[in-house]
Amino acid sequence: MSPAPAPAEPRWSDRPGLLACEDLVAGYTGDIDILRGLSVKAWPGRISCVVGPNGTGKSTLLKSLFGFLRPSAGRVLLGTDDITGSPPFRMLGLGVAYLPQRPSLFPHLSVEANLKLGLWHARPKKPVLAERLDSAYQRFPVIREKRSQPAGQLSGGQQRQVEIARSLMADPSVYLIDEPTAGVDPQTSETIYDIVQGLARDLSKAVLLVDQDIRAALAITDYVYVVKNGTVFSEGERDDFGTDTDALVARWLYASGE
Ligand SMILES: Nc1ncnc2c1ncn2[C@@H]1O[C@H](COP(=O)(O)OP(=O)(O)OP(=O)(O)O)[C@@H](O)[C@H]1O
Repeated sequence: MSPAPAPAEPRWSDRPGLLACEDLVAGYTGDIDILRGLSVKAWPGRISCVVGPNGTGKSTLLKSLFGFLRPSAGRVLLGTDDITGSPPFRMLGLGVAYLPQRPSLFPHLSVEANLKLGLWHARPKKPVLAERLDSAYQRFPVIREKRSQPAGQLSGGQQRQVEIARSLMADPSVYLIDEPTAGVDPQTSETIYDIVQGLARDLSKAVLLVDQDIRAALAITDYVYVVKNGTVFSEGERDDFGTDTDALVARWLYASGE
């Protein structure tokens, strides 16, 4: 008798995410919903990417997940905990980091002072702080060189690296990343995508990435959500598309109505 076939691995979409939102509804004013029942997941060690036309609610999704906007319906789950509506200042303590589209450093403070702010909420002892700083400098050598300079004097790409290093100080388990290479030159973009990829592959972070640079983002993505009008228009594992980035781009264009 031939052995029974091994049970099929569950598809990622069927597995619980470390961070997930279900049927999220949110907006900036009471009368207009930007998110209209949106559900996405992020899994440890993997990158989920949200793509879609301009103004469709991608940044609004990240803001709602991080607590800047309170959803009017739906829920946000971290593991099995319902964290819907938790304010931003609690999110880092819960292990969720948010890298917004616009630079969020304090430009007049030194790079090192900015890094230390990544751990202020934990009131760390000096040796812990020193150890985290050292590991940030090992991961981002260019930052070590510039640690005494005002952060605002660094290039856009270097500032992005400081932001990521600052977030790593708290060792979060989930990353919400909004267009990490907006306004950055192509070579620096490549470095930043490598770093984002490293967050998932080397550090097992669950990454939810929002990106306009669809081809570059798809190159590092595991799972894709195409969003249109505040809801998921189509979704699928990146591998399902093989190397056919064009098929995904076509879906995105279709969602855009182009
Ligand atoms: N602070 C705000 N107050 C009111 N409306 C807003 C605010 N921020 C965004 N919006 C509106 O919400 C909608 C969705 O914006 P959002 O930034 O989430 O889109 P997006 O998909 O991230 O677009 P893009 O790719 O251009 O960044 C847009 O119509 C936008 O004008």
